[in-house]
Amino acid sequence: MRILFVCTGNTCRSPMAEAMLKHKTNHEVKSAGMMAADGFPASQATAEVLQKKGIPLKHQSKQITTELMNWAELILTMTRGHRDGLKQQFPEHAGRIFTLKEFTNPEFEEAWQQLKQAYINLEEAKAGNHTEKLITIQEEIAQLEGRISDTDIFDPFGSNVSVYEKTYAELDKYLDILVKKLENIDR
Ligand SMILES: N[C@@H](Cc1ccc(OP(=O)(O)O)cc1)C(=O)O
Repeated sequence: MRILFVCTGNTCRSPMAEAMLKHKTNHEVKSAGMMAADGFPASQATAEVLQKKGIPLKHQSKQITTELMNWAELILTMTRGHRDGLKQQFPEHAGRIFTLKEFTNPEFEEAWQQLKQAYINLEEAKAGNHTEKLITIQEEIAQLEGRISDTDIFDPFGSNVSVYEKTYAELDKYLDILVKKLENIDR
């Protein structure tokens, strides 16, 4: 499958995800940034973390283009912000754009839908002066917000290598799930 990873600057997270997935599988993988400058190498810390793990990295940053979007069969973003921005910019590709975490873990999206509904319920309870109901809904909202607080891959930009290592570990977890999911789709 042709997979495109998208982050902000295309120097930290998406190049890391690209190198890691290429190392794990034979899928065709590329990466790009929503606000990237063209032609820069991956950040020093990204290179360092990948080198430690023995993962080859050959990278030049690039801005997202229509051509790349047309090339990709699956577009996986690092955050919900990237996803929503891409969907706005390329509505014709909306059905193929997901955050990495939501694509590998549908529970996140489910919780978002439930949260949206809970806020509607909250407004209704407020309008109807249903105090008891209000408390129950507020508790539900707190619980759902806890579940979705973790939907983005953390941006390590400007941090030290140990933070990049955490990003690596997070990516590694979700890329392993992605690999399994793609095996099932390919079959
Ligand atoms: N903020 C950076 C842009 C940037 C942001 C995030 C970033 O990380 P990533 O490549 O993971 O999006 C890289 C670069 C700038 O000052 O130009």
